[in-house]
Amino acid sequence: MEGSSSTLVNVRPSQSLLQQAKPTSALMYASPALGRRCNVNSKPANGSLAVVRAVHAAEPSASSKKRVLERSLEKHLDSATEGGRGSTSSSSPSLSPPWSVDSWKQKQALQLPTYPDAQELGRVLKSLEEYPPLVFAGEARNLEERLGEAALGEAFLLQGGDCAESFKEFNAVNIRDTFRVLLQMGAVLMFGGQLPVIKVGRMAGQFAKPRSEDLEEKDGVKLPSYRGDIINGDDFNEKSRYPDPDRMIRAYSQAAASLNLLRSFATGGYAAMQRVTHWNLDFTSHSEQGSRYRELANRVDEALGFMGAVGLTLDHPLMTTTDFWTSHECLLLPFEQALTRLDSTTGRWYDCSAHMLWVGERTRQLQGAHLEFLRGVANPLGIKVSDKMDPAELVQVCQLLNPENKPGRVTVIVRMGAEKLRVKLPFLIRAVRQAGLIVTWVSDPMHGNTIKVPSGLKTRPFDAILAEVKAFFDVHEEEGSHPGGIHLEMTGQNVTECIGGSREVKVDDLHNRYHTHCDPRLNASQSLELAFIIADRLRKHRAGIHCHLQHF
Ligand SMILES: O=C[C@H](O)[C@H](O)COP(=O)(O)O
Ligand SMILES: C=C(OP(=O)(O)O)C(=O)O
Repeated sequence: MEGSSSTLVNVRPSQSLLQQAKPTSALMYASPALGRRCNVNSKPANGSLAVVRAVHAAEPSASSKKRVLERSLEKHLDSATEGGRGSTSSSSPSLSPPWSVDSWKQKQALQLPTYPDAQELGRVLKSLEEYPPLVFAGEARNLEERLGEAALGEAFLLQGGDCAESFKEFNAVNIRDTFRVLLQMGAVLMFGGQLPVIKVGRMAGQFAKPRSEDLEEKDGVKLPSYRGDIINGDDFNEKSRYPDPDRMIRAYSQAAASLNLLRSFATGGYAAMQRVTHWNLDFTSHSEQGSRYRELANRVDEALGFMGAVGLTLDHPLMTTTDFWTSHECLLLPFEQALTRLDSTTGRWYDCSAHMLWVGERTRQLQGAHLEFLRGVANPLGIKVSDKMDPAELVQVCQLLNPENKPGRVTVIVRMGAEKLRVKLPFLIRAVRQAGLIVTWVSDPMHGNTIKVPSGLKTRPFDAILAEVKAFFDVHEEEGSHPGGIHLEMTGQNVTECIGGSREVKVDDLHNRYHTHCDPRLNASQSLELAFIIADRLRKHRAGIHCHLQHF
């Protein structure tokens, strides 16, 4: 179901037009941390931390945590570079060719639309350059720090949300339900895995889609493929399929409104740990997953009651709020450039359209425009990796994006299906380790498991998804590396898009509630079921590590 994009949609907007889009008005701004933890040193200490430690189980005090991290980093590098290079990659930043917010225009950019009205495009980009950033650099730095912990097995990334956010399904209920199921999954993973969970939504900006085919054919009529609501419409008519730059303004506004609601949910009381029993979704509450969740939530609730009775305070921000970050594929480069700002605190450029950005499997060419753009922005970055990725090439991509070898800067998101993963992932892990590089390994068990049923609908079998997650954990255990997280296309809605699960969706059910705009998502019950399975595996993984350490 994949392919490389042909040149039909690859023509870049004219150079002169895009030159108008230089962010000369780059907004200088301070970078206050809106996440509740500025950095590990900003955590309040003493009694309140003791409460936190009881629930978050794996959170030592700030300075000792930092020391532990530094030590394990040194150890990691020592073993990685035995007889080899030092702790930083060979491509020092000073040797890299100069970067600018529009240097990507000198490279080949796959998967970009050709806008028919160049003037209109210029006008839209100019407006976007003057709009406020959607996120702050300090928040992105906090996320990078947390992802660095996941690289070392000290935290676990839960990244999930829609395949493609849409203008049509934009409403508070959808945002709340996806956020809520992520909260539930976070609680399950944290309680079962006894690890801090880093929650990152594929939300508030996941609008642009790379496609395998440039054209879609229906009843003998061929039209340009739908490429996400930020680019064109999914109605099958000529007008709708034209790329319309004004859609970028609408996507920006929708992302801003979604972020506003997500921030309110995260910090306004909705996500308070004391509400853990309230997060069950109505339609899952009578299912097996709903009951399992209720049981777990009651146990957390009891522990909170006990802690309160002991006299430990439960009104610390760590208990009453949650950190939540946003992410999307960095695909539509003119849009991403227009949202890129110079951070006055660090003098670095940040793409302020989201906290984390990833480069897709179809646009991660070493000499391509997407990597050129991403190497210059300081956000934490993801790289999607299929079985087509060569180990030496992965090393080069990581060195290009992370010449300083900063933990948390690069997350490698592996998506290749269980069988190929068992064969290929060990070589990728070894190559990265051999080169002395720090990356966070994450499993995307969705994109290597897409099939088409006879009706033409795309689906993903839950069993295949599980098999890939299992293979991911198995390989990391065999290689002695860390399974750092999971990346999912999922929703809080009761959709019927992926087949299987304990509340089984059958092939014949698919058409009942098939609402995705591109690829099939796990529904709330399937997402929760997967979280329980991963939590179990994390628990075993940690137990394995502890047994192993006891032998020394
Ligand atoms: O989400 C990923 C891709 O955009 C998607 O899988 C492409 O789907 P296609 O193969 O139908 O173009
Ligand atoms: C396009 C995506 O994935 P990939 O690049 O891995 O195909 C995606 O996650 O939306």
